[in-house]
Amino acid sequence: MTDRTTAPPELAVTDVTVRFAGLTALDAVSFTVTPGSVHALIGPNGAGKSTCFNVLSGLCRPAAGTVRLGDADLTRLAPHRIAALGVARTFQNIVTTQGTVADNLMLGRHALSRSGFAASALRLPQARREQREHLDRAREIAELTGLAQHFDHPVALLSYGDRKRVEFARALCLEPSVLLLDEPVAGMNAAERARTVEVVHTVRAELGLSVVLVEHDMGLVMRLADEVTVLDFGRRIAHGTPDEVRSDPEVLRAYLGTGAEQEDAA
Ligand SMILES: Nc1ncnc2c1ncn2[C@@H]1O[C@H](COP(=O)(O)OP(=O)(O)OP(=O)(O)O)[C@@H](O)[C@H]1O
Repeated sequence: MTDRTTAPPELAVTDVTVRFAGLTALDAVSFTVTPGSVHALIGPNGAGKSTCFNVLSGLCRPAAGTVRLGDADLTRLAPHRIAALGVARTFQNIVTTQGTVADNLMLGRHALSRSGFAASALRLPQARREQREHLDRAREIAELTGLAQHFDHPVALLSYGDRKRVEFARALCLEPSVLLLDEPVAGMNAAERARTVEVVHTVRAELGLSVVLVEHDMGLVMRLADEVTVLDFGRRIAHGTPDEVRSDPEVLRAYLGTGAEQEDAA
């Protein structure tokens, strides 16, 4: 299990540039995620937020720039290597539709298994013990994310909000030091959104990890984030606390006044 007594390493994004044919989706973007903080990436549609997440999780290779987690250089590593180094992510759309909550969380534990395939298949004592430990930890994570009562239920029978939280819990099962949450409340009703905010607060306090968040719900960003980086047309146009960013003239211009309306609606 991950040692929770040490602070997570700093995630540093430096001068990252991504181009798609003639379009510069990210233009020398830099920001640093303070260990243990919640860092939001915001910006209007097409600003480059998803591209940035794809770089952080290894799905997109930048043309220039670096991504470092503590001493480790993550730039251009394959997604599974980045996950193994402690960066886990969720996706905007739910990918989980099969199996029970326990099955899905155990999939998240798979990458941490030390016993080989043969030992697991033969159910050797060491493999059985390891399996039990992983199941115990999966249950703890289900409790932390408010899914304990559904642990043995099929995911397909859960509400939309609970299924989104299964994705979240599965990412946590990797014992990450940095969790990337891609629009964690998209499509949720007000009660589900409030519950998700609560769960992010709990997880961060209990596990001490850093969270990077892409989210269109400005009310949620303002409630959750310690720091905010604002992108527009692939460039970083502002950075600071939620209060600093919400009054920044360039941010207001980029959102053409829609930021305030979205927050009121949240
Ligand atoms: N695979 C791709 N090929 C070509 N262009 C792409 C690709 N992925 C993204 N883009 C373009 O890069 C720019 C940034 O897109 P991105 O999806 O990162 O923005 P975003 O801020 O996440 O937007 P949204 O809030 O709408 O999800 C956009 O102009 C988009 O059309």
